[in-house]
Amino acid sequence: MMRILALSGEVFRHSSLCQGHRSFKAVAALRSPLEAIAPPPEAEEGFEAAAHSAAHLTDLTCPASWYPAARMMRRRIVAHMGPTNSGKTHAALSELKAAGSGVYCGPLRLLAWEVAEKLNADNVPCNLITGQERRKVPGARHAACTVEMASVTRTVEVAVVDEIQMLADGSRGHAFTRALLGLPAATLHLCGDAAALPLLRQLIADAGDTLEVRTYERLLPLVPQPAAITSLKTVRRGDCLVAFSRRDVHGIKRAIDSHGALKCCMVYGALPAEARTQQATLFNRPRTGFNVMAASDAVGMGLNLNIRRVVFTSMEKFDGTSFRPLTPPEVKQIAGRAGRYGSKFACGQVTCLNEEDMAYLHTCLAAENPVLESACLFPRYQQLALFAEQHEDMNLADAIEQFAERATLSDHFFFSDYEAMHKLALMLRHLPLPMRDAYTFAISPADPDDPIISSALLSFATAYCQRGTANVALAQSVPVRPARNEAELASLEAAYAVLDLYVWLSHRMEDGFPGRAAALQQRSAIAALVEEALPRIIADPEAISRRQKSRERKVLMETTRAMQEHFNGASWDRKLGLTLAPPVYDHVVPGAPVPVKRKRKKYSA
Ligand SMILES: Nc1ncnc2c1ncn2[C@@H]1O[C@H](COP(=O)(O)OP(=O)(O)OP(=O)(O)O)[C@@H](O)[C@H]1O
Repeated sequence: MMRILALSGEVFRHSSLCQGHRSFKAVAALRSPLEAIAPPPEAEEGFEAAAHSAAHLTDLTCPASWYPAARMMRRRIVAHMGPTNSGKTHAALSELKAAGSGVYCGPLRLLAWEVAEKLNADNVPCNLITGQERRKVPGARHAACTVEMASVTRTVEVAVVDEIQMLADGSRGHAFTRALLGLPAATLHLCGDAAALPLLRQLIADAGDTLEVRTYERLLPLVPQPAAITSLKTVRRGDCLVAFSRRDVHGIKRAIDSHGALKCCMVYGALPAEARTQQATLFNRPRTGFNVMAASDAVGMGLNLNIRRVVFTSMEKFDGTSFRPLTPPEVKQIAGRAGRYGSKFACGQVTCLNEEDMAYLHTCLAAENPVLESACLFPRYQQLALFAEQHEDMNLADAIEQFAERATLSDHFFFSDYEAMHKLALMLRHLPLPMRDAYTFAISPADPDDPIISSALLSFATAYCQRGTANVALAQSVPVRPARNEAELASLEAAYAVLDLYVWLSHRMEDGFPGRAAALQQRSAIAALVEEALPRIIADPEAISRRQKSRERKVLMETTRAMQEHFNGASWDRKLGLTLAPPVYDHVVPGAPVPVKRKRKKYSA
């Protein structure tokens, strides 16, 4: 079947954007979820296809021409450039609030939650749209969403894209590129690091929009410390200890809690979003008893935390294949969380746990962030589907691989990492799924390297393929009691992730995944179990007096109640869900492989 892409690169064929093609060959490893590749359903409207050659199908040299709504406007783009904690987002949000309609696009669900909450609290009705949530507010003309969910067809007065430097991120960057080129907003505010500015100038000029640049300095100074803390015994109130694995974050909490003088919260990527918010709230609020934070590098972006001092426990992280040193932009992004404007601290401080890391810390803090040279790009679903149609019996996995090999891009773009999506597509290729459904499963937020979540995805896809629907019972097997140790907490986190995946799928394949309400209720119940377990999971039970325990419980209840009032949404009804006696299950997913036991790093107080 031969069809043409009505919105192909033809429109811009002779513009500067179309010069300097290059073929893409190399594909780096991908670890983060590829939800980013999924355009929201409405994003594809108007994309009519007709006949063309395979070469045209893989021509990605003019991505600005993929977005007619934005191209019909002469957009005013305002770039707010500066380091972390410099008030960029605050300034852009003020303009968003004052507009008659608008959208905030953030890199994280928690940031979208925070902005929706802020706008609603300021009497600007604001919807919340993320991969897993659609929260409608009556009369809302504003929305806060994750960048992947941004509509490129709904025209608004003002749009904000936060952390725009992420357009150069290998795996999620294409969602930022899409928002930059495609948001139909009269004024588009871009907040991020100044290293992105030359690339933004180029892309904005090529798209025919105008650019205004505002630069920012940190609101409170960030002071690098001359010496390392050398021992966790010298940790102080307001410290945030940064580690690079869940296991190390737990180890740090265990060491600090066992020392007895301070109490430690935890934030890391695998924690349910609700639990992360709870931990941040306990840390930020005075008199909760929790005064130190152990966090993964997830802390670098997102939650606003009242951190006095950031302490790097290591200056290298595992990147999926080997340990590598943190890059200067990563170090600055994380360090910059110290000294939040409006907190009780006069400045932010940054140091390391180990003296031998100090020289590298200082080097990174003094280094200029390298200028970004190209933006991440991934074809739209229709392009991939048309490409596959031109080859007999081509499955999604092969289509992705061959498309990437043949794709031509201009010098300002690079082809997205697609390894995770490709792995999932390979896993599902034996199922007779229509291409569109296979694509949806492949871009789901399932980590292909996580045996529990990938086996859950396979069960869902198999049931969907065989019976047309996947029951939420497939996602069950949830332990009902609060976790008593780290291993039980890990199973709760995995159970949460499986239910989260079900909810994500239910928003895209409603008939096939009819159990969203039950999944939400169970997910909320698990989030509550995690929250209940977190404050005391590592602490030595003997060391906690009865009085301490009852005080902690009171604080926890007060915090949860305050958050329920704040959010006033379905996911905060979980305590109620718990009292409705959720079913008892033995393990997370039947037959799932047991995680390999790894050697533990010891943290001592
Ligand atoms: N003018 C202001 N008045 C009151 N609070 C402010 C003001 N500017 C910034 N803040 C507060 O300071 C904190 C940091 O601001 P903001 O999030 O805008 O910084 P940012 O530069 O966008 O940082 P990041 O890149 O880390 O998101 C926020 O809690 C914000 O509410």
